[in-house]
Amino acid sequence: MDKLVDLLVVGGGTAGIVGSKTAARLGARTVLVENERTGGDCLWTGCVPSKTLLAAAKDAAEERGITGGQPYFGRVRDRITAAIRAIEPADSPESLEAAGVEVRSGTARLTADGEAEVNGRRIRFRNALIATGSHPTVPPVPGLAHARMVTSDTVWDLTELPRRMVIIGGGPIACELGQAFARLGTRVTILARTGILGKETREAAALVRNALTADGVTVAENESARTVESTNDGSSTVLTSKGNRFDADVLLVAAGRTPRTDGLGLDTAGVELDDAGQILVDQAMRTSNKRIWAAGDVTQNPKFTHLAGVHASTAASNAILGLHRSVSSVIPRVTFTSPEVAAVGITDASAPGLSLSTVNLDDTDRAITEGRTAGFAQLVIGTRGRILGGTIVGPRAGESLAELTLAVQQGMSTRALAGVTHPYPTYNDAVWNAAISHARAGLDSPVAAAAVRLLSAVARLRNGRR
Ligand SMILES: Cc1cc2nc3c(=O)[nH]c(=O)nc-3n(C[C@H](O)[C@H](O)[C@H](O)COP(=O)(O)OP(=O)(O)OC[C@H]3O[C@@H](n4cnc5c(N)ncnc54)[C@H](O)[C@@H]3O)c2cc1C
Ligand SMILES: NC(=O)c1ccc[n+]([C@@H]2O[C@H](COP(=O)([O-])OP(=O)(O)OC[C@H]3O[C@@H](n4cnc5c(N)ncnc54)[C@H](O)[C@@H]3O)[C@@H](O)[C@H]2O)c1
Repeated sequence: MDKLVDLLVVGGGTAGIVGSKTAARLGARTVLVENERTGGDCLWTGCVPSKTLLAAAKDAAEERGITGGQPYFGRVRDRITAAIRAIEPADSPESLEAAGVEVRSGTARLTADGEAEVNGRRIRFRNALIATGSHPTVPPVPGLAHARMVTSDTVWDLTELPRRMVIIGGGPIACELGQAFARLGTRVTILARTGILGKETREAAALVRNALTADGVTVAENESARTVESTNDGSSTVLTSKGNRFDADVLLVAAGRTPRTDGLGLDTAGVELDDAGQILVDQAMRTSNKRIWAAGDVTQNPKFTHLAGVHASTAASNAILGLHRSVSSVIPRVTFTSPEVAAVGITDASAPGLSLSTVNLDDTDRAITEGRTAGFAQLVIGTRGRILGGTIVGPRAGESLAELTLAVQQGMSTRALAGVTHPYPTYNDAVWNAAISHARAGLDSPVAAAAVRLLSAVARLRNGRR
């Protein structure tokens, strides 16, 4: 008899790992199926290698400023491998088994209601969590398939620093990897069909554009690749929609993601997809099939590791406990360029009733003392001073975002945030001062001014009597 599991988890990336550990912790009989290696994109080809590359490139640029020497690319690669090795045990099959999850190697396919097949063996499940992630999208540019092309999956296999790199795409991957390679010494061109970092405010994108340009990156925006011509020596030339030609030894394609749903049997299971092929989930992370849940890059939600983990945890506990708890709609994001761009909630104040409060880093003492004043903290504020979101650009913007995220999630007002003592001098002062400045402006209103006058008069009267 095939065994019946409480939760079958398909995919062992962040979503699958967190979802299966959550279920096992609740005492559920949990099986996780992974067809490559547990850890997923974040560990092997995403966050961990890219953040290590950025750190190595920053160090290399600073070192070059002192010694004039070029970094040895082998050392950069070693540093990336070491970071992955240090983090990998937490995502390993052993750690999953220790948490009570049974790990199976293989490709899962849904075959009937409540049934799946893994390597020809049937598994019956009460609930399933689909967490198969996404892979890089390669746009159909004539000649691209024959060029020396890498994606975020394969760029880590480069054994030599490319002399010239053209990046197709203008999102976080293009900007982060573009800046890192430029700082290591590659001549980088970013070719973005629209503006770079299109999800961020224009002011934030402009600061990153300035930084990329200062690092020697050619940023070609509103321009896309028409064709790619390759030569026998392995180099290629990208011809663009504006008639420009950009030469490259390596092309890096960073043009978005495609969900991994092929061969999963989602049709059979009645799991609906959107037009982009992403699994549609509701606020409780349930799909159109009541016993199938999904989380992470394979869904229509934004593609971040933290979201994959939080959503998978909610999906697993809802599935196991029979709940329908919703996930939070407050989603922070950080692009780890220098300067970092961090944003949460509403970032555009053009709707009626919204206002902005902005403090630039050239008015922030910590930034002045460190000589790193390119950036700002900007709050979007609604009625009664409620903080609805904002953007932070600058050093450590990602750390400062945690406070702003908490304020948005808790529905805090600028007055409440202004009343929290902050240590001096920190980059968080920019967020704090933006809140103080808005709260203070509220005190200048005729009603508040009258109240202040009245209180002062009463205090004077009392003091006079003493
Ligand atoms: C270069 C880069 C940098 C990034 N940087 C950041 C960052 O700084 N911060 C951030 O929050 N996010 C970042 N991301 C995004 C982040 O990596 C993803 O959002 C996250 O890894 C998604 O996790 P997941 O579990 O949904 O999918 P994945 O990590 O892709 O895991 C899916 C797993 O499912 C397995 N699988 C697929 N199909 C099957 C099947 N049929 N049967 C069994 N197993 C299967 C796959 O082998 C894989 O292991 C970055 C991404 C990239 C590419
Ligand atoms: N720091 C982070 O959190 C981080 C870092 C890297 C990646 N990620 C995640 O990974 C996902 C994928 O990143 P991404 O940068 O590939 O995708 P993206 O979807 O964010 O950006 C893709 C960019 O490529 C452009 N583009 C698409 N087709 C093009 C073409 N043919 N020619 C030129 N430009 C083209 C788009 O206009 C867009 O600017 C993101 O959604 C992000 O959530 C997160």
